[in-house]
Amino acid sequence: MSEHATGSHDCCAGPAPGGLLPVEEARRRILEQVTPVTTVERVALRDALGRVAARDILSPIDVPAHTNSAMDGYAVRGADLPAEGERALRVVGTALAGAPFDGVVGPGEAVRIMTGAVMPEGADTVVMQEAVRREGETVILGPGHEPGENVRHAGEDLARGGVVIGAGTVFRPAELGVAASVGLAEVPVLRRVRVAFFSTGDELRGIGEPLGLGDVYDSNRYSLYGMLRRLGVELLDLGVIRDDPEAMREAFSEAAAQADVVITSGGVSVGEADYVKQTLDALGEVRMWRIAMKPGKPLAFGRLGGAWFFGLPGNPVSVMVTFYQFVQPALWRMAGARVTRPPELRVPCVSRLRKGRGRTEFQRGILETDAEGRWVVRSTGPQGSGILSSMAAANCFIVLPAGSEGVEPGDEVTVQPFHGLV
Ligand SMILES: Nc1nc2c(c(=O)[nH]1)N[C@H]1C(S)=C(S)[C@@H](COP(=O)(O)OP(=O)(O)OC[C@H]3O[C@@H](n4cnc5c(N)ncnc54)[C@H](O)[C@@H]3O)O[C@H]1N2
Ligand code: MOO
Ligand SMILES: [Mg+2]
Repeated sequence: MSEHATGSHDCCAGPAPGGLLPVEEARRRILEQVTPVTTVERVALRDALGRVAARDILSPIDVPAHTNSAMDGYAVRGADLPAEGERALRVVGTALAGAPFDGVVGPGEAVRIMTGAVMPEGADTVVMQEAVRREGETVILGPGHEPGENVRHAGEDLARGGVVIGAGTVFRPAELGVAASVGLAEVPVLRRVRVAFFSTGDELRGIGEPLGLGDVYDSNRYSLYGMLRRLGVELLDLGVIRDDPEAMREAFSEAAAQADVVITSGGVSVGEADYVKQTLDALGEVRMWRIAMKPGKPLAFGRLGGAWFFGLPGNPVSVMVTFYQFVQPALWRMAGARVTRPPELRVPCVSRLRKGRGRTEFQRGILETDAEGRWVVRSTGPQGSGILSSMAAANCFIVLPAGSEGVEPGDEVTVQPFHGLV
């Protein structure tokens, strides 16, 4: 591995050139400022999918509620298990899941029992049926069984009064199942974060419109919609705003009045029609502008009335990269969820990657296994900020630290798999 490919964390790399803020520092500052919503809603359990638990949720019952069998077989007393030779026990009844045996298993007796059936009184052990011989009304056991085997104890999964879902947990399928297993029909969740978003640019046309010279279809509003939809936020699509300061001021004010977060794309750089930053400056406060990253350098973050503002750079790849690195963690923090760094792996890179010094690059990669079954990453190809097909081809970001000057085939690199990120 060559020296320039080591480490992905810019926080220790010292100040970036040209007054650009290092990526980790920018993420830290944003996460420090945004705060979680506080309004609590009670929702039907299925509607909690993707929502955030508003407080610790306690179990009203033990799970399992009753001590029960883990196997189809025979419930017996541990004291009746033969240490050697065989022992015949009299079968005195049957216990099924949902139909318990209501007697007592006495010495020398057994109850035919099925998986999930309540353990009958007196019995403490289940011998699975493959290990015994049934002869009429008796069951014959051999040696080699342990007292207490194949029994699931009341409360061994979840204890009554214990926390089943902690505050700040996102309800995934497992949490829906866990909540259902303790009988919760409704759960307390935090309200959704409201996000208004729009595109800026005179060149933008809607799908279905003809393209004139220099026009482009407004793709950012579609990728943004997809990324936001996945997060389960409440969406307010404000369409396309022309490169006109007055129109932009109106759109900004309208958006800030209705949303917790306002996201724009385009017009945030230094061109003559780039009005986003000056509008934010006039109506609110620019708290951060220009990050030492590629793509995504001119990202603007600030305050707009009562809302947080993210001005994403217009290039289509820049929109997606800055969203995943900054907006997504901020939205999770605002939603009340615990936010962790995106998972990263170190794997060999099989492509040669070109890179200039100074900015952390988020190149698009394909993480796959090679002929020997090892995980490796390769480049999707050309890495221009306008090449959106590189995002569609990718399944991970290859994160190249600011100080890196490129990667030779075989060098180890840091990747952020999209799984878990997007
Ligand atoms: N002199 C400099 N020029 C530029 C700099 C710089 O530092 N100095 N930074 C470059 C970088 S890096 C980026 S990124 C872009 C960011 O530009 P803006 O945020 O001002 O975005 P626009 O100029 O409005 O558009 C850039 C590009 O993206 C296309 N675009 C915009 N919106 C959409 C959309 N909704 N759907 C599809 N494509 C969109 C637009 O047509 C432009 O081609 O600035 C560099 N310049
Ligand atoms: O930072 Mo820009 O997003 O490279 O093209
Ligand atoms: Mg521009």
